[in-house]
Amino acid sequence: MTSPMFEKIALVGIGLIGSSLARVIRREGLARHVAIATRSPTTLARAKELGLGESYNTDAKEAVRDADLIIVSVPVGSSGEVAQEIAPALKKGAILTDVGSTKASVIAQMQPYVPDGVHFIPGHPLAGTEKSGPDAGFAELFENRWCIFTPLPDTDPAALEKLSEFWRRCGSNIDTMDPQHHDMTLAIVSHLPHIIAYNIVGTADDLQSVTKSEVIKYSASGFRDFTRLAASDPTMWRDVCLHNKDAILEMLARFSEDLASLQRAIRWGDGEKLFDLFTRTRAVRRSIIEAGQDIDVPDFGRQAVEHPKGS
Ligand SMILES: NC(=O)C1=CN([C@@H]2O[C@H](COP(=O)(O)OP(=O)(O)OC[C@H]3O[C@@H](n4cnc5c(N)ncnc54)[C@H](O)[C@@H]3O)[C@@H](O)[C@H]2O)C=CC1
Ligand SMILES: O=C(O)C(=O)Cc1ccc(O)cc1
Repeated sequence: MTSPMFEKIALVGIGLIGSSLARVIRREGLARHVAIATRSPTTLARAKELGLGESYNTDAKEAVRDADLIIVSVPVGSSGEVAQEIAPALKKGAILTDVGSTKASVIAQMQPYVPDGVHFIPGHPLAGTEKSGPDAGFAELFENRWCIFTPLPDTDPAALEKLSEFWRRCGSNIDTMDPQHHDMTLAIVSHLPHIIAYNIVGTADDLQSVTKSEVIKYSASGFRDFTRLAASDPTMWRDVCLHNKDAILEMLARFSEDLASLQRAIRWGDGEKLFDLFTRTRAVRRSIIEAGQDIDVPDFGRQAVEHPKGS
């Protein structure tokens, strides 16, 4: 076996993303020691049962001691408190990264606590499912998916290259961009689809009191697709909404305008407008497929149960 990339990797947060990382690190032999930390003793005990690492701690400070790479995989609203907690124990020369779905807010929360000599490189793997918790992870999650870094102006190129190589070994393709651009882009391609799904399923659920069980009984595949997204973790998505507020509100404003225009076309029987829009959107789907980006959320880990709230 080739020598591991890192002596010790600390995973702070061991839910879907943290546990998928633990599994791929083990499969690829990327670290000699994986230290796992999570706040909830129940989740930590489960991670231990699953054998996801070499050491386990509810105290993140203990886990990150001597670690060469620290990956924070907690809901974005908890990034600041985690950074504050682990800061005193971070080793000089270590790489500190995260996987949060929003970037400007995570940087604002974490950067003030990062000690001199520690390389802080914010990151975001564009890979996930609607499941959460340590049972939901799987080693193949990151395969052929993008991992975006939003490096800070003074990021050490050698540290960035080392972290990029780590993610490539996890199966990902790498891109870099500035945090504001990341947040605006993700607002439209990821955050809005989830918000729209939460909204449509909520509306249907309200109607259900009128129509009894018809929403479930007759739910067609289009509606079912929305229910998958709307089953995503409430804590994680509450935090995404609160921490990418401006970009999401901007995209929602555009979305509402376009929806009003669609509503008008339906009201006034403007078939040409409807046909033109639907033709244009069909082409978008085709370009995604041609670009090889039509990866469905795989079935790995689908049997996993919903994760208890707050664990
Ligand atoms: N679920 C998804 O599809 C994706 C999620 N992300 C991002 O990854 C991060 C983690 O998400 P998931 O793994 O899906 O969530 P998850 O809910 O499965 O796991 C979160 C983990 O963080 C722990 N945790 C929460 N607060 C903590 C704290 N203060 N200190 C220590 N541990 C704490 C929980 O115990 C749990 O182990 C989030 O920031 C999310 O935005 C990024 C890409 C995809
Ligand atoms: O489940 C899905 O379809 C997703 O879109 C998963 C996802 C959720 C959040 C992210 O920041 C990245 C990927």
